[in-house]
Amino acid sequence: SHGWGYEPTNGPDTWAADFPLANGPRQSPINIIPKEAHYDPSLKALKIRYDPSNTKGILNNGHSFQVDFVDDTDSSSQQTSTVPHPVILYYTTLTGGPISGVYRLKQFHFHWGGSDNRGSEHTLNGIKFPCELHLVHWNTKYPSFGEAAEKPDGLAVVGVFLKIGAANPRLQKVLDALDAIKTKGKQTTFANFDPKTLLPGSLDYWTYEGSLTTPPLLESVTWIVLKEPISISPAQMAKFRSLLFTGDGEAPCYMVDNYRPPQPLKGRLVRASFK
Ligand SMILES: CN[C@H]1CN(c2cccc(OC)c2)S(=O)(=O)c2sc(S(N)(=O)=O)cc21
Ligand SMILES: [Zn+2]
Repeated sequence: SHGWGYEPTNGPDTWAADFPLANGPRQSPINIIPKEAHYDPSLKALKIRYDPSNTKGILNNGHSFQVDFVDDTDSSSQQTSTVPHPVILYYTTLTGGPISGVYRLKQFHFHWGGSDNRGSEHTLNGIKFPCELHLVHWNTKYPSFGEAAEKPDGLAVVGVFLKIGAANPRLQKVLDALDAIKTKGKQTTFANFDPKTLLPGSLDYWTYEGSLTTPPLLESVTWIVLKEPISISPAQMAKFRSLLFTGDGEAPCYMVDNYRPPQPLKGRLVRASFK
């Protein structure tokens, strides 16, 4: 049986059949209309503390590629001694912004188009960017990612738009790893990468309550979409588009247009952290 994907036979318009949440009240992405966003002076600045030492690897999951981080409470990252010891942060965390508590980075990934006029999931005044970066975090008040993913305040995803411009040197290490993960299911090691280097100069953001933009489409995401895009060059975009949705031995299908279009706002408020 064919799973969900982005082709006409299994793309976003077909997902509701297996994932009824697709027509839920807080689906993502959305079209952001800055003039209709409400400036909220009570919104805090985002605090992003990434410890690059806990990058785990990079994987082609057949929908996108993702860089995974150590985010579990496995023995290697916890001391077992009975002697009291300072809490040493092995994790990379998101605090402040619209969220309360500490959210832990699980992975980051991208969505992109087959050409520069499309590819992002969120849009601005109806404008699509060629690419969008998502940094996926989960609320550490829950015992695990899986638990958090089922709660309305379980996940927080930071979205960053990418626009065509000069080559972005911060992307190069990620791009250089793509040759090793061309097909679905391939993964390779990827160490000491600080995703903070992928963020733009300004951390001004819009925020709203939404969902995962892929199945299982869980309505557990506080979205934090940064106003300032980062750059990517046409050659770097071409590298993304050289990946395959398909696995070894299958008829090759280029990994492009892996984005869900904007969903109905259904009365939700979009708040801005800036005037
Ligand atoms: C395939 N894509 C998703 C993978 N994940 C997932 C995997 C297993 C279970 C699960 O929920 C129980 C979620 S995920 O949480 O890492 C995310 S985040 C995200 S996006 N585009 O909204 O940022 C899509 C996905
Ligand atoms: Zn995503």
